[in-house]
Formats: sequence, C-alpha cells, structure tokens
Amino acid sequence: MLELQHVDAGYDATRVLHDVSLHGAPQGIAAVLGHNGAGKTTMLRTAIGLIRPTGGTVLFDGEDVTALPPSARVARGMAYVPQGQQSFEQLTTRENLQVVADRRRGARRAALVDQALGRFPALTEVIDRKAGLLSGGQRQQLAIARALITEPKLLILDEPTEGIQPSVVAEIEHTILSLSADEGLSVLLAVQHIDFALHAAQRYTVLAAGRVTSAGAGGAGAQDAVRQAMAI
Ligand SMILES: Nc1ncnc2c1ncn2[C@@H]1O[C@H](COP(=O)(O)OP(=O)(O)OP(=O)(O)O)[C@@H](O)[C@H]1O
Repeated sequence: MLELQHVDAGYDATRVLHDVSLHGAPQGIAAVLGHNGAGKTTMLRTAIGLIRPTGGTVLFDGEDVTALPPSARVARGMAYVPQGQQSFEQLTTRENLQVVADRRRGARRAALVDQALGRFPALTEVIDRKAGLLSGGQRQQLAIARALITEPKLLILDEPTEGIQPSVVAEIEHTILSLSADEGLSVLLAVQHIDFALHAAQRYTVLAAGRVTSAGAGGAGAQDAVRQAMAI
C-alpha cells in the first residue's frame, strides 16, 4: 500500500532521513520504531507529503505520489494523525467530528460521525465538552476518530499512546488492532515502545539517526533483532 524507496528528506539544510525505504503491508500494521530524534516523525510527514523528499520516491497503491501535496494524498485515502492530539480546542467533541464530516459528500455524513463515536465509546461521554477540556487520552481518541471520518485506506499515527494513562493506552491499542484486523485498514504507526509494535505489526522498521537499521516481519521472533537495532 505505502512504499518509500531510498528517501532522503529533512528540513532546509538539515538532512534527517538517509536512504530510507519502507514497505508497508498491503493490509495490516507497519510499525516504525526508534528513539527520540531517530526520524520517525520526519518519515511520517514525508509519507503524507508535509515534507518533500530531496531524493527517492513515495508510492501509494502503486502510484508515485512524491510530488503530490498532502490534500491529494488524503483524497487518495491517506490520513495522518500527528503527535499531540490536535483538534479545535474551542469546539466540542461533536463539533470537531462534524467539521470533518461536513467536508464529506453524500448522505453518509451523519452516519460517519456515529460510526466514529461507536469506535470510541468514551467520546460519547464528553460529546458536548470542548476539546480543550478533554484529557490527553480523550483528545487522542478524538484525533483518531476525526481521521477515520475521512474513510482512509491508510491511517498514519504518530506515537498515539505517548504520555497517555495506561488504561486508555489499552483502549487505543485495542482500537488500532481492531481497525486493522476487522476492517482491513492499513496502519503506519510510529512508536518508541516495542512490545505493542511487535505484537500488532506485520512489518517493522527501526530507524536510528535517520537510517534504517533493521526491518522485517513483526511478531515475538523479531524482539532480539529490534532490541539490538535500537541499542545502536
Ligand atoms: N522543524 C525542524 N527543523 C529542523 N530540524 C528538525 C525539525 N523537526 C525535527 N528536526 C530534527 O530532525 C531529527 C528527527 O526528528 P523527528 O521528530 O523526525 O524524530 P522522532 O523519531 O519522531 O523523535 P520523537 O520520538 O522525539 O518525536 C531530530 O534531530 C530533530 O531535531
């Protein structure tokens, strides 16, 4: 589904990614692992088109999207949830979802909001609360729910459980697994903690200092290779 081929990318004069390749599973979860500053966010921003690579190619569904802006990639079925649970703080939970649904066409708009709420029952309890007053976990769930309203084929999540209390982490992880396993959504997930990543992911890629140091099939068997690659 998503493929990066020999990508170089960064910020102005600072090259962050060096010859990075990634083969996302056609369906399922691909995890990008790495310590702080390894380049995970830069990789995801390059995938969605917020950063234009200086070298290499980004493919989505077999199409070269390297030169396309984020809006065109979203139109093709990519959705990106950045780290930090961004929503409109002055709008309520429902309004935040409705804003995204209103940009969709057709009679399914109302159904899309209900469907998103169905995946995150905790949000129905705070449906009329302003997003700025939600907990970190609720904000993260709202951010993912907003992305799902665009009905993506590929959901790109940047550290979705970072800084969130453990009970809510489990809920978010459960939802990610169920979106992939039950609904056939592809997920590209940046994480620092390897346990969930290897449990959930069909493919993993480890980044260190902007380079791929290990990549392969997920699962418990990959633990040693990943730990070794992350220790570098
Ligand atoms: N806007 C920017 N301008 C210049 N350098 C940046 C910018 N954003 C990030 N960097 C640098 O790029 C490198 C990779 O950062 P990136 O955020 O991609 O890593 P990360 O693996 O996502 O880390 P974290 O887990 O801390 O979010 C770091 O050295 C960082 O300082």
